[in-house]
Amino acid sequence: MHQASTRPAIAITTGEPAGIGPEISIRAAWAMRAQVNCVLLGDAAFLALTASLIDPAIELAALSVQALRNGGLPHFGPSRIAVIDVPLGAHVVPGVLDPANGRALLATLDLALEGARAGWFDAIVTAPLQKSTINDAGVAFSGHTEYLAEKTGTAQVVMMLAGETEPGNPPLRVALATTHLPLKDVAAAITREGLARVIGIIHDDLKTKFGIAAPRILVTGLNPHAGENGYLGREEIDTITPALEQARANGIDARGPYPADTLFQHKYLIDADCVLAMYHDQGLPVLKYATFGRGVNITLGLPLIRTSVDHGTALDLAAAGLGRADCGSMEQAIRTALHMVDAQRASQL
Ligand SMILES: NC(=O)c1ccc[n+]([C@@H]2O[C@H](COP(=O)([O-])OP(=O)(O)OC[C@H]3O[C@@H](n4cnc5c(N)ncnc54)[C@H](O)[C@@H]3O)[C@@H](O)[C@H]2O)c1
Ligand SMILES: N[C@H](C(=O)O)[C@H](O)COP(=O)(O)O
Repeated sequence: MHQASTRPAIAITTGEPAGIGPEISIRAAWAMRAQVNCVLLGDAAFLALTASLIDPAIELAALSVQALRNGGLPHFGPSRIAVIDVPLGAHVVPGVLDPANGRALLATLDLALEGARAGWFDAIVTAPLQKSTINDAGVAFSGHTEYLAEKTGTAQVVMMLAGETEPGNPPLRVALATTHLPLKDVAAAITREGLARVIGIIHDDLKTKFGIAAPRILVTGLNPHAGENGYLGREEIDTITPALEQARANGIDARGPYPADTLFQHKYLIDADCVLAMYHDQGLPVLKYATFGRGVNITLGLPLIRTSVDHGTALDLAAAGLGRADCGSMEQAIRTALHMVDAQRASQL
């Protein structure tokens, strides 16, 4: 555990204000304040109101962006969590989306990136956004993953979710070859070179950000039964197998392609550090079924550490009032970011 004086600083973007993001951000930051300097990015008045309704004992400290730009992140003790005001455009009605707030939500991400680059923050943790609301606000947005890649000028990133199937079990990690795109576009998006790059990023980040010396990666096919020798699709033969050969030639322990429907068995997973699935709904339903509430979403390949929760905005819970949302995934996202900070520092020694 980190001592109070050496606690890493983590920026938490508090997410869609009509959803559960602000509540789980405050609860998790408050619960973990002894281990981590959490800085919440969002509308300060709205966060203060939410915090007072959760628990009047919660203490927030206001930080100004200008002060950070002038002098970096000031030291503040474990009795408070910090807030940087990023004002919303419109009044918040829990459970009701308002595109007038869309651009302010992106501004929290931009500020988190600025702070990570400037060294104010050791990592970024993001609460959920409603992707459609950002688009309704007039900004094309398919997810944090793609947004952070674009804003950091990173050509290729990888979405990976991880979680303990039972508390205390080793984590199941599932990475995706493609992220948020229509299913009809998936096959064309998977290329030999691209897939080899994805495998390389998983390998490198598991080493440097997770401390795994020789990562073992199991790769699924795209088609039913991994293409059934070409009778149910040729992507395994034409694309996935050559990409695996390329990765292995680079010294990476990557195996497959395996049929996705039977790969998720203990006897295979026990020998794996990560499963690489070809698309979102091939890999994530398995992971979320097995770990929902304990899972974490991690963006690999970025020049910074970013984690997030394994769930969305849960507008239904927000509309019903505070106290319904489970903040386990948010706490785990913060914990994972802390582990990654430590592992990355150790790999740089
Ligand atoms: N990290 C992110 O920004 C992120 C992640 C996933 C989904 N989303 C977005 O969230 C929006 C809503 O997505 P959805 O409805 O498919 O999924 P959702 O996760 O918001 O809700 C699915 C179900 O899970 C429940 N649930 C979610 N989080 C919970 C929690 N912390 N505690 C208890 N129950 C919880 C909800 O009540 C609902 O029944 C979409 O716009 C989606 O793109 C964002
Ligand atoms: N694909 C993620 C999930 O299902 O949990 C989620 O949509 C969040 O993605 P971003 O982190 O890219 O916003």
